Amino acid sequence: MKFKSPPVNSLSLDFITEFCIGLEKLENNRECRGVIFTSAVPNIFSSGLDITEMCGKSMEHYAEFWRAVQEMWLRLYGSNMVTVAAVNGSSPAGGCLIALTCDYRIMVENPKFVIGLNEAQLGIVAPFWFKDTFVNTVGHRVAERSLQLGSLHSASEAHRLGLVDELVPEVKLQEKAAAVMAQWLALPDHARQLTKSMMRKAVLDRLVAHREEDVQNFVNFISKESIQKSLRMYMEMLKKKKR
Ligand SMILES: CCCCCC/C=C\CC(=O)SCCNC(=O)CCNC(=O)[C@H](O)C(C)(C)COP(=O)(O)OP(=O)(O)OC[C@H]1O[C@@H](n2cnc3c(N)ncnc32)[C@H](O)[C@@H]1OP(=O)(O)O
Repeated sequence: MKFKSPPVNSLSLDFITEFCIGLEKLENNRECRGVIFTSAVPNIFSSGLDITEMCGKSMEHYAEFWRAVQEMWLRLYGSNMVTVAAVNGSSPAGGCLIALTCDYRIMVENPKFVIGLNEAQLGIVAPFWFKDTFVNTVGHRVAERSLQLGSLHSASEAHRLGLVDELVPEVKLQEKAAAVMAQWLALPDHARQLTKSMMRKAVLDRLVAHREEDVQNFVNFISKESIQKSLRMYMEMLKKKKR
């Protein structure tokens, strides 16, 4: 699945809806046993949640958007397929979550590319299921420090921390992703799928059990004037950076 929503593959409501429909089709196709996620936009895997979906909109819109974000994560983290992220560009916040939610992450070894859960830098707080996914990948200490500081890690640092599993030159990315996929698909599906489910069930169940509470928490938090102001300032900063 190739993300192609220029300029930065931000995760808008439309993007997320299309992602979920595409994933469901693949999940229901008995001939499809694995998916490689990558980007068709140069230098960007995904810039994370579309900030304009969280700024200046109604409470109803925030709730609809957040349910879609939850749905995307539930489907991808709970997928029976082998999922490989071929990270060919920067991947902050929600973009990093997509990579973390996969079974394996390969990143292009470009010193300009960054990845991480930088929510704290925007004055917002990554929800518990982002945190759980991060902890399950890199361990508690690395996740705690990285989340509190809202760190965006270079590709080599992300590799050292275990946030990505492998680094490759850009020209080798697709070949490497296909080789990893072949290795994972060589196992009997039922054994791999049951093991995956056993490893992820507690974290998935936790969101399912608290889904509406999590929506309300997001809506209350994001609609606070102080948070809206932080997000507006952040968008302004992104636009000024270009001038
Ligand atoms: C209980 C509360 C829970 C809240 C939980 C929230 C959870 C997750 C939060 C998120 O995912 S928030 C998104 C965080 N993302 C970022 O911080 C990344 C911001 N973007 C960048 O750093 C850079 O854009 C980039 C991705 C490194 C690319 O840099 P580049 O120089 O190539 O491009 P830009 O000129 O900066 O951007 C082009 C264009 O896109 C707009 N844009 C960038 N990112 C976003 C975004 N995430 N949402 C919406 N729009 C975005 C940027 O403003 C530019 O717009 P124009 O100026 O061209 O109009």
